Amino acid sequence: MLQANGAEAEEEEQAEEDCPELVPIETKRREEEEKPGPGAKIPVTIISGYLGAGKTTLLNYILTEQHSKRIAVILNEFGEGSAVEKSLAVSQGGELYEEWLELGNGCLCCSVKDSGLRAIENLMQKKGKFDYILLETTGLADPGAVASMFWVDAELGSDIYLDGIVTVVDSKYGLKHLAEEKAGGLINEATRQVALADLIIINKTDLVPEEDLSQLRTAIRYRIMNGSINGLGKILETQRSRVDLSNVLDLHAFDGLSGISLQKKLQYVSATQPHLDQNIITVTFEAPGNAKEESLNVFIQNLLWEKNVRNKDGHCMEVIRLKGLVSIKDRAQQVIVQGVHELYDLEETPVSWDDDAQRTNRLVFIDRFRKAIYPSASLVPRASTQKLRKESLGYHVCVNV
Ligand SMILES: Nc1nc2c(ncn2[C@@H]2O[C@H](COP(=O)(O)OP(=O)(O)OP(=O)(O)O)[C@@H](O)[C@H]2O)c(=O)[nH]1
Ligand SMILES: [Zn+2]
Repeated sequence: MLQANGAEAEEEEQAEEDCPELVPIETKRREEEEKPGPGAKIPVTIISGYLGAGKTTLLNYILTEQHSKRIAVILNEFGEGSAVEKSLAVSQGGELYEEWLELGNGCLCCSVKDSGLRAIENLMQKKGKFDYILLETTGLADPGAVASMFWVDAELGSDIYLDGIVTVVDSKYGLKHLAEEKAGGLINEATRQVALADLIIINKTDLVPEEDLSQLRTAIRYRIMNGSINGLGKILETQRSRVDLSNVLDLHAFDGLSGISLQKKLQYVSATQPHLDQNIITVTFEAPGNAKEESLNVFIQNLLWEKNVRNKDGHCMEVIRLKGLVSIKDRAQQVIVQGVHELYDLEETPVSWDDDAQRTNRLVFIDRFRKAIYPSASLVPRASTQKLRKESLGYHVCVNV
């Protein structure tokens, strides 16, 4: 029997060999596409955009939407601790990614030769397990500085190539970010991000009326015409960063075909100026125990709406971005807090608190201090107030938990 089967198989093979069809080659091609050989270069897409614009939402969307690619994710988070919230936010979308890599605190582009490159090099040791890299920069990063890694480092260039830069813009706050003035006439972060983008995604269109959108569109067009040598960044509008992925992945924006060299593009926008706004700081608060939902709301509203939380010099804290993981009384699930300027949201995650472990609340603020321009209200301490101190930053805030 075995022999007979063997003979049949041989006959089939023979028949296949005789047949001048392209089938075997096609099969091979498909395999090559799915599993790039050791020599194949891996594309990297940089996802940039100001704090809270919807980068992680886009990342999540790509991870859940895209099924034919094995995607590795590199996150560059700004602020200690926020990577945890981020990883929770991303993993809510599914567990499709192959690799998870987190950079330490600090900015990827400020430590190009150190953590940034090392992270990518480490990732490349797992080459063969993924065929695409998505790199999310911090909301304050200059994507140009991150992108420059890809042509500065020749060795890296043999493994991976920069496929494109995608910038997400917040419909509600984008205009404000683009208009922000920086000391010394420097180009602000939001403008750099937009000017360098191969694709601009105007996100959160659900939050604004058409007139505002149209104003934002005009501002962006003006920036890309003036800021980028190609002036051709494509603009799309989305809700929840839902965009046809053919517009995001495999753009080959810097290939010979596109006619734009990365170096040329970067020359224009990335001056050797400091790119992180020194006035923007990150503060992390931690408090053990459970928070009462109502008290948490009061605290966040004081912070974001009343803007009456101050440092010891009496300067008001203006929050640009707030992220947190909190434990709400009588809720088994961990709750994520998301805030962008005045808007915020509490969202239950599928992750439960460990029964035995101490619950903690952690909030990460990315903010800026302004001289007091608001009425001199202050947070009214309540019975269960816990004082959280961040001595190194020279101020403390009372949180009602
Ligand atoms: N209303 C509305 N909210 C959105 C939309 N897209 C994202 N969000 C919310 O905006 C908040 C910020 O989204 P993220 O995707 O975390 O933004 P990000 O750019 O990754 O933020 P950072 O990494 O902190 O800079 C979250 O609460 C999202 O749920 C949208 O289209 N409409
Ligand atoms: Zn940097």
